[in-house]
Amino acid sequence: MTRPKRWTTAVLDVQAPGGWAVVQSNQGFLKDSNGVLFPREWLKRQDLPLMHEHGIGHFDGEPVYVQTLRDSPELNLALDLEGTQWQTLRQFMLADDADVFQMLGYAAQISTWAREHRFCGSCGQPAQQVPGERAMYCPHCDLRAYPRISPSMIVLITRGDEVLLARSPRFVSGVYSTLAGFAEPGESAEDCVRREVMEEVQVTVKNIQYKGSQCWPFPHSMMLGFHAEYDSGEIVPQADEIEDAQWFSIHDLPPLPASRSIARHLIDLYLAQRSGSVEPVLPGQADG
Ligand SMILES: NC(=O)c1ccc[n+]([C@@H]2O[C@H](COP(=O)([O-])OP(=O)(O)OC[C@H]3O[C@@H](n4cnc5c(N)ncnc54)[C@H](O)[C@@H]3O)[C@@H](O)[C@H]2O)c1
Ligand SMILES: [Mg+2]
Ligand SMILES: [Zn+2]
Repeated sequence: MTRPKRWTTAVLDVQAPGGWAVVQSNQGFLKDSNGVLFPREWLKRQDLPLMHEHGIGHFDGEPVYVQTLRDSPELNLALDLEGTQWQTLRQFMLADDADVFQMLGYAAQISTWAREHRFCGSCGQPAQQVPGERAMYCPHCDLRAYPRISPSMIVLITRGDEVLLARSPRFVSGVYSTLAGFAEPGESAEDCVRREVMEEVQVTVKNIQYKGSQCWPFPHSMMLGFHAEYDSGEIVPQADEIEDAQWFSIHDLPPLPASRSIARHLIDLYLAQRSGSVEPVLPGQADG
């Protein structure tokens, strides 16, 4: 059964009054006991060090803006707003409801892109928001910069009852995950799978199958998820990038990534297939 979507994106006019805003700084998003949406007119009266504002969509039918604050000592002022605190996007992913995380993930991506495109990359002149379009525009060279999305592959490699999992030095202690990496210009997603797997563990794979995708707003990845079968080679972890990589029995797995990640989904999907149980569905994949 499909549930109505609580969050939908839209380009809203920043000159229009009213509505709600989420507030982002380098410390995360502001929240209080009512959540992350603050009345926009009330925020304007708080005199926060605003860098920019973008109208990003509707939550439960109400207009939502993102307000991005400058890094400054004044930022602690926000903590003087009674009962508020900062929470990182990762904490929202782990703790809060999926609709709120979807909204904040989008807000974070728009805010990051807008902050990094205040000036034209071609001529260096100030860029401006385009009414009705999600673009930063340079009137001098008629150049539009659109939100940045970075395609990345992620792959679960299997060999019968074994799965190849690895640790990056960036991971939470003890956690092993599937291999991942950014696509380079000139390659297909499947080329990217083969290249990254070779670079990170020096094995070859076969029967590469696409399994689904996920927006990963840390800071702007589009994860393309695959399953592949082991073909040949011994594991040799890539220096600096891969702390450890091993074959694990599906009956004796290490700590795994968070359940909302496509990494975890690819593993859970394979476990379900091996045991003949119901296959999990990744959020955003179901029809309707
Ligand atoms: N959702 C999930 O389940 C999940 C799981 C694992 C990784 N990921 C994400 O996958 C992405 C790629 O994984 P990785 O970090 O192993 O990548 P990677 O193996 O390509 O290695 C990272 C390196 O790629 C380079 N890089 C950084 N940003 C880039 C970009 N936009 N385009 C090209 N190269 C870039 C840098 O040199 C960086 O050190 C990351 O965003 C990571 O957070 C998501
Ligand atoms: Mg990688
Ligand atoms: Zn320009």
